[in-house]
Amino acid sequence: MGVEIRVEGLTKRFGSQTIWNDVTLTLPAGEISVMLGPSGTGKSVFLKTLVGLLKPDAGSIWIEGRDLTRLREHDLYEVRKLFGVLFQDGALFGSMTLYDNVAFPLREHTKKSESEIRNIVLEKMELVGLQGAENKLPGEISGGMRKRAGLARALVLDPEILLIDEPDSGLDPVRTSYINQLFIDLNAQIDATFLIVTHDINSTRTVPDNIGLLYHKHLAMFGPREMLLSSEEPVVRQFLNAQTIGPIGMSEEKDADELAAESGQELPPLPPIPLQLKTSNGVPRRGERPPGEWCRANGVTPPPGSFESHTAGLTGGGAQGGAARVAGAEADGATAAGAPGSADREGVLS
Ligand SMILES: Nc1ncnc2c1ncn2[C@@H]1O[C@H](COP(=O)(O)OP(=O)(O)OP(=O)(O)O)[C@@H](O)[C@H]1O
Repeated sequence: MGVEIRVEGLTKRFGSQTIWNDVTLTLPAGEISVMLGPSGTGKSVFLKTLVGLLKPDAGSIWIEGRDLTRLREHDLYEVRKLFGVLFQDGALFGSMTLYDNVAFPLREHTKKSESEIRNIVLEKMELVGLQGAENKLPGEISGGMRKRAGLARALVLDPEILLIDEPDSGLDPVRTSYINQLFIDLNAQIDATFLIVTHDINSTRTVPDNIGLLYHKHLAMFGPREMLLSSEEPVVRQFLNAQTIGPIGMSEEKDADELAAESGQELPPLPPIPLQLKTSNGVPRRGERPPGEWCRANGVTPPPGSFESHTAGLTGGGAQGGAARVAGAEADGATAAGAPGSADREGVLS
């Protein structure tokens, strides 16, 4: 399960403003990919374009042999059923209980009976660790719970593709760890293709199979996690290591004076590539690869200390790494999903 998405030469403009130009990448079926980029580079616009909410100005989006950008409204509606989308704030209806929020797509898009709906809603709420919270209103629960309720709603139509916009925004590091673990466990269970937009470097270093970076109106790089984490390409290196030295400035690109002022400054060594987060129950995901496989296959020597721990390995430069054990703790008063009874999870905290 899970389908491949092939993006070819995608360009998006709003009036005279080009958001990104000529984006080409393939999201492999069933794998987890993360899209990074400085604020305003169009990551959310990219998600909305993939799901057909925005129309690109050029290029194609191929899913199961169909180009989404050329579909008529009716066919697009059908293809959209392949997608589950989790927006930043969970996008819940404030006046509805969590149960009714999660049931909403089923009542809108299917002819299922209320008892069938009930089974599905309770199953998905359990999957994200929200059992028992069915009657709560969104305003009565924490941000982390709202995100998980949004996730349950994104899952009710059994999506082949899950698009997730900044799941960690507003979450503390422990809850970010829980939601990261939830993604890994969910990916193993439902086998969907995941695309996550995030700013969180520690999550980016430990969760996905693939990483992409949007920068300066184009896709700077997209590929396997180890490829980007070992990359010496200045923009990728600066962004993935959260450093101030490099071509990216406060207002996206540094000017010539700013770059000249940096000349001669030595870049800190690349930090070790951490181990990728594993499923709670130890069963490998379909997209999982042995640590170091990409580096070996491509003749790349990973930075010293790579693959020795889950530590993100970042020191200084604005991001702190560190392995932390989250033992038997409860997030938002509910167990993390998909891992009933898993009292011993590892996560990376920032
Ligand atoms: N519907 C729209 N009409 C016009 N401009 C838009 C529209 N939606 C987004 N934009 C513009 O597109 C650019 C990219 O926005 P987007 O929200 O995708 O960035 P982002 O990379 O997700 O940012 P952040 O990391 O801060 O969330 C911004 O300049 C924004 O103002």
